[in-house]
Amino acid sequence: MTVTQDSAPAVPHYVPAPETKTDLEYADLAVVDLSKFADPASRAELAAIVKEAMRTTGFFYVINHGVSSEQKDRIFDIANVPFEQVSDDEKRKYNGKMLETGSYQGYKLRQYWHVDGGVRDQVENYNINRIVTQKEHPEALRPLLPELDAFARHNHFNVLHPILRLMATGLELPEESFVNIHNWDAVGETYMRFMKYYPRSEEDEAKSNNVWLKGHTDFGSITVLWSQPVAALQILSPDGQWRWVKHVDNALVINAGDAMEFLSGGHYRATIHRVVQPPPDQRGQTRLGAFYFAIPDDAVVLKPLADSPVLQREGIKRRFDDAHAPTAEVWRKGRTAAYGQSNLKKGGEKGVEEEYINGVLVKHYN
Ligand SMILES: O=C(O)CCC(=O)C(=O)O
Ligand SMILES: [Fe+2]
Repeated sequence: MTVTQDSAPAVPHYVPAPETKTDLEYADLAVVDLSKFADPASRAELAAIVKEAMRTTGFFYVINHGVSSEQKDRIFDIANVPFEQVSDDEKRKYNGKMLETGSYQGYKLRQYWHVDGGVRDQVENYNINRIVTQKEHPEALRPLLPELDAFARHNHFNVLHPILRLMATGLELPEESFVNIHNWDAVGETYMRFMKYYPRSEEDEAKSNNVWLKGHTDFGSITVLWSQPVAALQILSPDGQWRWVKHVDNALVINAGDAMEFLSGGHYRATIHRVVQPPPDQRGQTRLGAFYFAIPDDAVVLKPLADSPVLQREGIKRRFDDAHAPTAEVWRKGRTAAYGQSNLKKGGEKGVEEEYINGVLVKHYN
């Protein structure tokens, strides 16, 4: 990243909980070493790894993405600012208007989402569009805008775009096929999120079966999660088991969302994941996250890229007719407004609830 820490404003240091020593059943996830991206032969190998991961677990790690461990620690210090350095009054002033606008910018304060059994969430989010000047921010964040801009650009150009190139190659499409619909300058909502989970009462834990964030698919194309030490994220494996995602220092945890599943004709799965109470040795502590949520440019119609020889050979899993395919804008607004607010109906499978967004079935898992 371009901003050096020498010139950066002082920010209190966030100390995360130490790594868990509990023996958990972890998901076995592939590792994509981005330092190998420049070499054409190794790049082809990476594309094969990504393709396999996307068709099985739907998650993989990225390492050697160009940010040092110290720079990563600074990102988490900054991630904590919107929660620790901003008063409740000011937080309310910058509250997001998800329900009214379908846009996810500003705070999502605690208790906004319904989880399960009448229990509401204990998670605060602060979301920032990649164009950091698009909206005003709380005072404490303003001196940090150059670093937030550098963080967004790093995610976009050094992480998202290389991954999208590997994913296009995996479908035997021209390498820029996905990059061309994830423009930095186009109208669209690709954004950063900082997210802080607070410990919950025993009563809430019991009523919601220790689920902190209901099982869901992300609605965009690619999610970049900056790995952090508090174990709580689980993914639903193809065999129907929930498995934990293991922390890898300074790695990124990558998964695909609905938009990528639609564009790839089902070849790249939007994997269901959830957040649960951490293991006993990490309880009673906060859990701070940093993310980059990529969504295709607003105008992109989310129908399968049928030029792909892979889709032609192996078929397309359709969620809707091409004629009814939503644009990225319609899809993200529909899902953003509904998330945690809509009245979910009991679905056919056990523990699954359902809703329709723009005529497309969306499932939520407890
Ligand atoms: O906190 C996490 O580890 C995952 C959060 C998540 O899945 C989301 O915000 O979509
Ligand atoms: Fe998610």
